Amino acid sequence: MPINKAPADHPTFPGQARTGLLLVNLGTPDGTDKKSMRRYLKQFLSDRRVIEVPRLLWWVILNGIILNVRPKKSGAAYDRIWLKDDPDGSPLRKITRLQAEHVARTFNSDNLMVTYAMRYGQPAIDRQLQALQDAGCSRIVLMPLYPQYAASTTATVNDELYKWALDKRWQPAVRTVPPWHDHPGYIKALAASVKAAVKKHGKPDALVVSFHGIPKSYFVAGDPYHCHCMKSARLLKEALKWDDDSFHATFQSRFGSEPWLQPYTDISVVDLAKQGKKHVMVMAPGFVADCLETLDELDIELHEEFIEHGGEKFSYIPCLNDSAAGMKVIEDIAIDNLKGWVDLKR
Ligand SMILES: C=CC1=C(C)c2cc3[nH]c(cc4nc(cc5[nH]c(cc1n2)c(C)c5CCC(=O)O)C(CCC(=O)O)=C4C)c(C)c3C=C
Ligand SMILES: [Fe+2]
Ligand SMILES: [Fe+2]
Repeated sequence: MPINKAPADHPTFPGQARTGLLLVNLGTPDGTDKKSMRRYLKQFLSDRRVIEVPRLLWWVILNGIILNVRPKKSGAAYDRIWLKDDPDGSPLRKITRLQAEHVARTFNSDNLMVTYAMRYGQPAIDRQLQALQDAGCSRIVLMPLYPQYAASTTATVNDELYKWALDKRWQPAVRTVPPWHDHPGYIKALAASVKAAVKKHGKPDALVVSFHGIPKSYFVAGDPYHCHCMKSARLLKEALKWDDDSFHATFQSRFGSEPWLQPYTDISVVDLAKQGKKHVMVMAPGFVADCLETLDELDIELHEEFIEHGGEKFSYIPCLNDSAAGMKVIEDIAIDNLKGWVDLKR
């Protein structure tokens, strides 16, 4: 048989060698009702990368306590930020979809397919990877939307790709995007968002730069997350040229009873109010898109706490989202990671 002719019973594959770019963020429930919340929290909190507690003990705590109490409480919080007349519902899902659509429009190449997924909930990573492969993508660039690496965020997204590829006879070539906590374009975009907020709301007595926390034990076990957050914060402070007194890096969203990374955002903001600071500005540079943890925990709950303790003005700086500056960051990082596979210019 001639060597360039496949046997007749050989399966055919799409001829075009395309590249798929998959943007992935954390996830979101399908709705705010108890059943959807329970399904989402069960998937999320069963992830061993998120909860590093011995399995049997965690199974009892999760099924015996958390999944009976948390869905109602978290559902009420999601209700406060849910986009009621919007098919996306979740702000995080909507913004992630808009980011992916923006990247696809900017690059507009037949050789590149761009889509998005959620690590927990829908659209699921495996389904989106399969869709990319079915459309002829023999190369995949996976972009977890986290500037700072943590095992509980970046690694668990990467795991999903490796798990999906595990039973594939013909695996795509894959690249996973490294963290961009010190990327000059990212720091520049954050600094510009602070300057725009100062222009709009006036210079605050303090800027609180709040990152999602992780348990302190994960950091002690070797997670680079804390170092990445501290470096982002230092570079931002240098770009802004603000002094120590008016710039505070903190950690939010603790969950459970063990110590998490400190200083805690809520305690720091209450302390600032007690010290007589009247105007605080809060931003969350670890979140590429606004979500429950920013729109509710910061802009609603933390805001109320600050006022209750004597503060007068609380200004929340939105995440970079799908703003022109935010899209430039995502697209510049995508271009770097697509090099040699699809060579693009903005
Ligand atoms: C032990 C639990 C958790 C770890 C570790 C954790 C790390 C972590 N999470 C984010 C980003 C997000 N978390 C979000 C929600 C959320 N996080 C936890 C717990 C842990 N997170 C819970 C239980 C929840 C659900 C909400 C709740 O019930 O309070 C979100 C918001 C999702 C949305 O739909 O809006 C994001 C984003 C990071 C970056 C991180 C570690 C670095
Ligand atoms: Fe979280
Ligand atoms: Fe929270």
